[in-house]
Amino acid sequence: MSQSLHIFTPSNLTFPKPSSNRRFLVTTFSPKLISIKASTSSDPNSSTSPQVLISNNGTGASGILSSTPQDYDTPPSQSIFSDSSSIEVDAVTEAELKENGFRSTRRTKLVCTIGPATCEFEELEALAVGGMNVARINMCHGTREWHKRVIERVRRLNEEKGFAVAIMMDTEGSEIRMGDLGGASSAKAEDGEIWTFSVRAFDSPRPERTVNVNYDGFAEDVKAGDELLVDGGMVRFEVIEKIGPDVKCRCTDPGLMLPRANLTFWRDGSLVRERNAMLPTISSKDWLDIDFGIAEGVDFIAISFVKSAEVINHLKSYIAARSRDSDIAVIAKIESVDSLKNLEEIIQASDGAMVARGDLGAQIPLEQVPSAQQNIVQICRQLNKPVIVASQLLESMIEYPTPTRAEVADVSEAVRQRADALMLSGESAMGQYPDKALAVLRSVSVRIEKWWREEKCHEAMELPVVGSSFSDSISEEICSSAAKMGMHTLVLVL
Ligand SMILES: Nc1ncnc2c1ncn2[C@@H]1O[C@H](COP(=O)(O)OP(=O)(O)O)[C@@H](O)[C@H]1O
Ligand SMILES: C=C(OP(=O)(O)O)C(=O)O
Ligand SMILES: [K+]
Ligand SMILES: [Mg+2]
Repeated sequence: MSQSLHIFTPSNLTFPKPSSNRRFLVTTFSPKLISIKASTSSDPNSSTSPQVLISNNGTGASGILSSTPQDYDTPPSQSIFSDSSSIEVDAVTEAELKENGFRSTRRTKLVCTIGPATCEFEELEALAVGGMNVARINMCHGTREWHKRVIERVRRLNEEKGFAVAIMMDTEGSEIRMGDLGGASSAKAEDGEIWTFSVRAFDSPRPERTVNVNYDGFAEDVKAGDELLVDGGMVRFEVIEKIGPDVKCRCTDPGLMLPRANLTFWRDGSLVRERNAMLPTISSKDWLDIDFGIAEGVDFIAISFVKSAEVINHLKSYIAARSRDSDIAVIAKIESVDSLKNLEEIIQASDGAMVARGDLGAQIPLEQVPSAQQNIVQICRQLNKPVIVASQLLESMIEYPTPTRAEVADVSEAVRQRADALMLSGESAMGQYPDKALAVLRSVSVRIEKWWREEKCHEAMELPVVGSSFSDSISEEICSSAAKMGMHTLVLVL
């Protein structure tokens, strides 16, 4: 009866487990659920119900849970089983479920950035209920005390309610950024307005149309005529003149600027990055944050703007020296031109990678981002490293309760590429519909995985060539044929 379980066979690549048993998924199931029953729905379209995308996930068994019978990745407090659609399973399956939980049915892990919209205990619980596997804290924002409270709440959730949410700390990095807008949540720049970008510290309140820049050499480095991009082009300015530490710019593409947004400048159509190349990947503030992360026992440290494998090796030795029994995984964020140049060696040195499309899209032309993503995911697949696809997956859901069709297609494509994890940023950190955004990631992941399993599993997987000698190659061919036979058998069984 195993086929009725629809248990998805994960790829050979698994996302690293949370570091301690108490955060491991095996602890997340209440004994009564392991009694054991499973949905038998065989309707291939059952998870395509439109309800999936508009359901009120995280608030009870009625929403997404009832409309996605295949998604067994459900927290202990909620039963997804109804007697009319359940069967007994065999002892082997029962043992596997006890050991691994239902996670094997959703291989795509979900990462949520925690911010003001999701930092309270109940909000974090709603995300855990909705399928959050990893809570990401971004050290660009908030104080260490703020992040410490979030970590404590996630731990409490795991301990008291039996979830298995891991924690990822993401470093700020030393790229050029705007200041914090003097406490304002955003600043609107209109077409043609003249704004001043300055390294001077301003008294509060911030003078009108003025933005602080965190990098002392800013005024020296830019030139009149340069194009200044806020947040990878969400707002654009043209530099018109420099007056001492102040740079006067005219807004050419209006938009909303968020606190601490990233700044890049372009000259004659090329990114000016000489100075960025000289900035350390891990700043002195980042090292303090890393010490904080080690002390807090986070599960992952994601390093922003990695340029080479060296920094990853250095950090890994640092972590090993600081905490000998720690198994903190180091994730390399691929978000700069330099990281693309040294991709394979960076990924090889890391425990995983993140396709950080936000900043990547500010450093390479936007139309190159999809192929860069495909390439990074493929290299990770081949090097057997987990990979997270991040940024703007459901950007419109910061404001609206339903995603655009294009966003759903983007999420689907990342799952189809076999990304190990998808990440929410602003959608969960400061959006209006964090739970709904997570529900969309979850339902789309489950649906595409199912489609892949049922329709595409006969497609040959590209396996890396590892054998160097003739006899190795023979063994490799035999293994490869065995894998193909296995896949064909699977097709017949399904
Ligand atoms: N800890 C936090 N405190 C306040 N705001 C946050 C926090 N984390 C994230 N945010 C908000 O959510 C937005 C999206 O988060 P993220 O993508 O991680 O940052 P960024 O936009 O700097 O890359 C941020 O721009 C910020 O407005
Ligand atoms: C995930 C990213 O990094 P951050 O949000 O820290 O800028 C990104 O740039 O896409
Ligand atoms: K960051
Ligand atoms: Mg970034």
